[in-house]
Amino acid sequence: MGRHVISLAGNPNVGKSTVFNQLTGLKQHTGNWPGKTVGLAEGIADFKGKSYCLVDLPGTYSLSSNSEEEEVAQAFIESDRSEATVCVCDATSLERSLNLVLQIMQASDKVVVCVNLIDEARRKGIHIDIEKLQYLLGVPVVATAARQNEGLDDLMAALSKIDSGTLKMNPYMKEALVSLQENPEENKLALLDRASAIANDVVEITDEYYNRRDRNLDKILTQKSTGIPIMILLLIMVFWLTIQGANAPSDALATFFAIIGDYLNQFARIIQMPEWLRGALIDGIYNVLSTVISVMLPPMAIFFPLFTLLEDFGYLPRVAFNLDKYFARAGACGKQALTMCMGFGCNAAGIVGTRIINSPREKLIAIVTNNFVPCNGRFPILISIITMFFVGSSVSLGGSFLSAILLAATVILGVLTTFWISQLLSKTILKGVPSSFTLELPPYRKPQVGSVIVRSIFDRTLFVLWRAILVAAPAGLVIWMLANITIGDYSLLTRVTDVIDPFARLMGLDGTILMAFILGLLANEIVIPIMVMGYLSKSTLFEFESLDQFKNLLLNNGWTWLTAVNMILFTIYHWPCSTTLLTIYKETKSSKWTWISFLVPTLMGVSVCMLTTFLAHSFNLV
Ligand SMILES: Nc1nc2c(ncn2[C@@H]2O[C@H](COP(=O)(O)OP(=O)(O)OP(=O)(O)O)[C@@H](O)[C@H]2O)c(=O)[nH]1
Ligand SMILES: [Mg+2]
Repeated sequence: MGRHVISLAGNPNVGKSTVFNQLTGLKQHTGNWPGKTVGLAEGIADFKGKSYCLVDLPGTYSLSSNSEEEEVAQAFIESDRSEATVCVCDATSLERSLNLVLQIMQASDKVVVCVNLIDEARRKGIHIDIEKLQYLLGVPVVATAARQNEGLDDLMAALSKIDSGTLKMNPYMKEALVSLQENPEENKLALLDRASAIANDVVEITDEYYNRRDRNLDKILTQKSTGIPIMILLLIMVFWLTIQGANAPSDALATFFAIIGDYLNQFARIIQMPEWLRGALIDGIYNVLSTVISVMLPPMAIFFPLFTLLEDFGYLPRVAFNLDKYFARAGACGKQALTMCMGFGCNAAGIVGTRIINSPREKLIAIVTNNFVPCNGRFPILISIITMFFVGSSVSLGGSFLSAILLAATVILGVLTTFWISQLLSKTILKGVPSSFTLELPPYRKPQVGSVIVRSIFDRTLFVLWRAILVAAPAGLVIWMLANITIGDYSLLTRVTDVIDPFARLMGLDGTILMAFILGLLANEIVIPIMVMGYLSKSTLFEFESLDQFKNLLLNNGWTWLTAVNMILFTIYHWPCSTTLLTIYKETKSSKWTWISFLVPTLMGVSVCMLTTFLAHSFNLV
């Protein structure tokens, strides 16, 4: 006999994915905001020599499918595959959770109720009588604190009764619930009534002011006068810690890779490796790889954990709350603030996240504009150009602070552009009235620093780095070949860059930079290495060991402050990378919208760069 399939359902942000991860040993993304999980995830949980297949569902408030993720959850619970359902509840707001429990009890015969976040309830002085709850519901009820791995054995023990066929519901209860269903309208109200009656019966609040601290903090973080300034300060702080912290390790890595490179070259000479092969392997693949790693790894290893800490603490929904009215004014959905934040990590992830937006029109707006916030592949470009050209390459505290401010300003420009373009879209091709929704502010939770660091390094940093490496290695080879295969007197690379050079000059860039961005369609991480290689193929040997050398290389190739400004602008305004485009196509199933998502930022970038160049030249600024 196959494994029993058990679904994990519940309201958003109650800890379903945390229960799932603890039981299966997998690493579904969890986060302190509603709507983190958007698809189905399956995993195997072992208990007393038997194994069970668990399915983590997106959060849902009801089984009447109001949005795409709710539909996914409902369809799975009602399907034949799901043999039993664990309904995960939030002990700190039991009444709302119970409403869903009752709906699930109507739809499914085998239900186990898991009252999670019991530690948080205890802390807030909320007491729940589990025995009584079990009696009133007529299904097994288990209290858990999933993050601390408390009570999960009891949960598995309750579930394992499915093997002996003794996982049952009180038949009278089932009958009563089913009879309610005859009248769907009354059913809804009747369930709400019953949930509230049960909650009143089993919940005892011993500390009336339990959430006073949260409310006070919310006031500071979300009120008009302090909300947005604090947001900007936090942004600058995160960037500053990232830039300052990444400096030394980046240099150390670059030096390390240069030394290894020397050894590799010596080794190649000793074994008399043919020159073309040595060039392709070391000057091509190895150099691009080592640049990508030394430039990207340290900032990511700092940025991701910081971001995850804020996310776990519960700050992201407050950002959404602060930006809600601006999105509404732009005719878009406030939840777009959340998908925009996810775009900071990876735009493809931001696109998948747009599933939490119910209205198709607002979802498209969020998709088309997601690319205006720079992802991790683009931060290193911004940081290095800003530091080199506008801060001076000194590695001082003040220097990195100024870099952080400029970087934050660039990001804020991206956010403002998101509003402008959202508004433009909602006035033109995506006309409509913004839907209203009430954003929920989840409680603040103390992040678990250790696990956040481990999780963000393994799940995100190494994942993103690995993807960059997969693209960088072949790209390094291709660009090396382009630079070394000559037709007549010129290399293929020079020929291609010469063709696009006049156009690039109009934008205040040059052919090599534009070429690097075009190849960067594969992944933004490779833009800088390709640009360096492109310049190198025209000049002599160079070892990328410090920003000063890098700056000299750029200056020798005719860079001015205007080139740097345009490079920064083009980094935030250009086409999404191929992974993101593919994700957009998968989400919208429309080549038209994929093209629009490609064209909107691209046209924006080309025209903005042309404008700055035109202005700078007309006023004789360069
Ligand atoms: N204190 C405490 N925090 C928990 C517990 N279980 C989960 N959390 C935290 O609650 C937050 C939400 O957890 P998730 O597992 O992502 O919740 P989810 O139900 O999968 O959320 P969605 O996928 O958005 O529906 C995370 O920050 C978890 O670390 C618990 O038992 N105690
Ligand atoms: Mg989840």
